[in-house]
Amino acid sequence: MTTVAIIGGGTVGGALAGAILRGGHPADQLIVTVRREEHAARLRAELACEVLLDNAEATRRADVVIVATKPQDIGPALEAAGTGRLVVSMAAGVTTAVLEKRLGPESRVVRVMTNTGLMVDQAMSVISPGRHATEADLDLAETLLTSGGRVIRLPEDQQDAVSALSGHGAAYLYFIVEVLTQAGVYAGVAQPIARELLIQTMTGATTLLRESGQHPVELREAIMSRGGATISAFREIERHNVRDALFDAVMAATRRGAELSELA
Ligand SMILES: NC(=O)C1=CN([C@@H]2O[C@H](COP(=O)(O)OP(=O)(O)OC[C@H]3O[C@@H](n4cnc5c(N)ncnc54)[C@H](O)[C@@H]3O)[C@@H](O)[C@H]2O)C=CC1
Ligand SMILES: O=C(O)[C@@H]1CCC=N1
Repeated sequence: MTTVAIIGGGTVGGALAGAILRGGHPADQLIVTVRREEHAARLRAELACEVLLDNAEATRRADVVIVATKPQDIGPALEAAGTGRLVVSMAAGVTTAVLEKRLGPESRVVRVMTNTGLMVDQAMSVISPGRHATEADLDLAETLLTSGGRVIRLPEDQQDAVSALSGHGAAYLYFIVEVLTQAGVYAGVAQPIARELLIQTMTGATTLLRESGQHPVELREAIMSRGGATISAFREIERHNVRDALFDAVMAATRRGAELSELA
């Protein structure tokens, strides 16, 4: 088996550790690191694995180092990762070229964009190899991430757009649920009922989207009756330029992804 060190047991690192353990990875071959003892104690209670404050000790014992700090905190984590072992970076925007430059020539790196679906084993993770990563390195990254959901491989030049779609895509949905719940309450439905109506509707809609293979426009048109309520709703959505807002949001996030590499 492979000993894995996750540097940065925050939202993503902690969720990935949980998913890896649920996937059957032996607990004695997973080490998570954080910066503060209170955080370590909390994580030890949540995860049945070792949680350390000492990155050097964790990486010394590891075959693969997963870096799950914010992009601007990646420096010390990469320093601790040292040379000779596979480094998997979860950091948004940070390119494999930057990682390789920091880690040294011939370093084996895999760049990942995942999402918080890791917490319920429903993540979408996208992996891209650096120049020296082997097929076995990609397989290992894919196996670890598959514990937390689906994994696909894409060329690295798509990673900033991936971040804008699946990396934080759930935030778009949470915002839509937030606004629709509020509107539902205004229209007279109790808050918990409005929430349940929306969650079940989204679950059904995404399941149908996947299982039918149909284009979203076709599925939407099937809902929109002639002279009905849905068309009245969409007249407002188009009038308020929601289409442009979402399109521009994805463009802005993609551009910001490219800027994040400069923070590393
Ligand atoms: N939150 C999200 O939905 C997503 C985040 N990401 C990426 O994942 C990475 C982590 O993001 P989050 O988990 O949201 O951040 P976070 O702030 O929740 O977690 C980062 C953790 O790393 C710890 N840390 C920082 N420097 C450290 C060091 N030198 N040694 C040990 N621990 C250290 C921090 O104390 C913190 O607990 C980021 O690079 C982000 O771009 C990617 C996809 C989705
Ligand atoms: O906001 C961010 O930069 C990260 C990337 C995807 C989700 N969170």
